Amino acid sequence: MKNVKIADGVHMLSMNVEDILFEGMWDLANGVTLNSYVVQGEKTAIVDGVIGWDGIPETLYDALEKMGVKIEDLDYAIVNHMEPDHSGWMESLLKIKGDIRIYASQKSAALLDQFFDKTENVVMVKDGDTLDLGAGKVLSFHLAPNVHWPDTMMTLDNQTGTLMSCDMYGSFGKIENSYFDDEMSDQDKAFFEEEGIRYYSNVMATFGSFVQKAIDKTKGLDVKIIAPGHGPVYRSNPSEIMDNYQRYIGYGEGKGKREIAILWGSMYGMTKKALDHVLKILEKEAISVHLMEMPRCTESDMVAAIFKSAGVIVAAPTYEYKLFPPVAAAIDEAGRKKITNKAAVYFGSCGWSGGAWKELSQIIERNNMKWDFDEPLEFKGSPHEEDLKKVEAQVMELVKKVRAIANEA
Ligand SMILES: Cc1cc2nc3c(=O)[nH]c(=O)nc-3n(C[C@H](O)[C@H](O)[C@H](O)COP(=O)(O)O)c2cc1C
Repeated sequence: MKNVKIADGVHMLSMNVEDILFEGMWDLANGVTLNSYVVQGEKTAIVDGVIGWDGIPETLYDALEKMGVKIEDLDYAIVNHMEPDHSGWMESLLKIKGDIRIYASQKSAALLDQFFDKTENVVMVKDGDTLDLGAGKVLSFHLAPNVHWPDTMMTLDNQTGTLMSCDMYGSFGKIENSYFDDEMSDQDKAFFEEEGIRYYSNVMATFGSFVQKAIDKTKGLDVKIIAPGHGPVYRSNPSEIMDNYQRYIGYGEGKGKREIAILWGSMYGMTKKALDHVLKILEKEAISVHLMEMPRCTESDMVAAIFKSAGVIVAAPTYEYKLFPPVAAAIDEAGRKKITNKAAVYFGSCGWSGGAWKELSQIIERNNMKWDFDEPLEFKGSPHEEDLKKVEAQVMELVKKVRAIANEA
C-alpha cells in the first residue's frame, strides 16, 4: 500500500487491485486502485477504507502504523458510502475498535446497521455539516446521492481544499508511477482517459442525472484538489476531471468520439462477409473502429466502446427466430447502462424466417434507448452484391453522422 501526501495533514493510502471481477462482473484488464484518506488535525480521521478480503484490512493497518497511526488511536471513520469495496474492512475495524465514532449520511447509517449491526457512535450528517479535527482542520460533508450508491457523500477538508470525492471523479487503472495529474506523462494521461471512460461507463453511466448534480455541487465548493476513491488525484487542474465527467454524461446521451463500435457475432461467417466489406470502407474513411466479437469480448470493454463511440454497428445473424444471443445480451447491457441516442446500423444473415432485427428493436424499445437506426438489413445466406451495396450506403450515412456528432462533442 502506497502512502502519498496529498496536502498538509492529508495522506492517501492507495493499493492496486488486479485479477478481480469488479462488482463481481467487470473484468478489469488494467486493475483498479482503492484509495483511503487519512486526515490529521489534533484528532485523526480516516475517510473510506478498503474491501474486507483476507489480508487487505491488515495491509491498511500496516500502512497506518508506518505513518505512526495505530488503529486504536483513530478518532473518526468517515464513511463516504457503504459499498463494500470501501467499507468491507469495517467488520475487522469494529472488532479492534468497536467504539470508533463514525460519520456517515443518514442512508449510510442505515446500511451500517444492515451490514454490521452498527448503530452506536454513528453520527448522521446532513448536507454541509462539519467536523472539527482541531488545529484548523475542519471537514465538511456534501451529499451526492445516487452517485453509484444512494448514500454517497463527498468530504471536503476546508483547510487545504481537498475533496475526497468517493466514487465521483474515479477511474479504473492501477497506478504505478504518478499519483497526481501533474506528474503524468502523456502516456499516463491517455491511459487514464481510457480507464476513466471504462470506469464511468461500467459503474456510473446509469446515474448521469445524479452525476450532473454532483458536478454542480462541486462547483459551489472551494475545491483545490480532487481526491477520489479510485484512480489518480487531480491537484494542478481539478476542473479537468470535472470537465471530463461532464463530457462522459454526454457520451451516455448519444454524443461520442469519432469512432464506431462494432458489436458482432457470426456462427458460420455469413454476417462476417458483409462486416469485412464494411471494415474496408471504414478504413478508407479513416474512422477508428472497436471490433467487439461477442461473446469473446469482455463486458467491460464492450460497454466502454459503445459508450464512447459516436456510432454503433450491430452485425449479427438470426438464431432461433431472434438476435444472436451474445449480441442480444450485450445490447441489453448497454440498455441497463442507459446508453441512449446512439447513431446505429444493423445488418445480419438469416436462413429462412429472419427475426434478429425484431428482437433488437424490442431490446432498444424496452430499455428506452432511442438509438437512431437506419433501415435494418436482414439478408438470406451469403450477402449478395445488392446486399453489400445497401450495407455500404448505410455505413456511409453513419460515417456522416459520426463526423457531425464528434465535431459537436
Ligand atoms: C442454431 C441455429 C439457429 C438458427 N435459427 C434461425 C432462425 O430461427 N431463423 C432463420 O432465419 N435462420 C436461422 N438460422 C440460420 C442462420 O441465421 C443462417 O445460417 C445465417 O446464415 C447464419 O449467419 P452467420 O454465419 O453469420 O452466423 C439458424 C442457424 C443456426 C445454426
